[in-house]
Amino acid sequence: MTEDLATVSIAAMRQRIDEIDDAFIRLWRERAELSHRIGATRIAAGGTRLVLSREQQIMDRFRDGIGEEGTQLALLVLRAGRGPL
Ligand SMILES: O=C(O)C(=O)C[C@]1(C(=O)O)C=C[C@@H](O)C=C1
Repeated sequence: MTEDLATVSIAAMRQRIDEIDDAFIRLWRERAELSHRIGATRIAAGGTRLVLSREQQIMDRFRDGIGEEGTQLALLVLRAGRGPL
């Protein structure tokens, strides 16, 4: 591959990465908002802020889909919605 072709190819792949990152940021914000609303709804009904069994399911799904790093990502995703433990 020539240097010129490599430059064009990298630019195209970076464009797709930017699209993916934009989607990821949008989904992250949407998820955090939904999580916050669920928590507020449950607390208003007299429930708990956390549901640890549900959090375990989510961490398992991320680990199954991504591997060990998925667990770390799930913890960040959860914290973005419900806040720190
Ligand atoms: O699914 C719920 O019941 C939520 O409150 C949402 C959520 C989440 O962000 O996924 C947040 C806090 C709970 O401990 C479990 C899950």
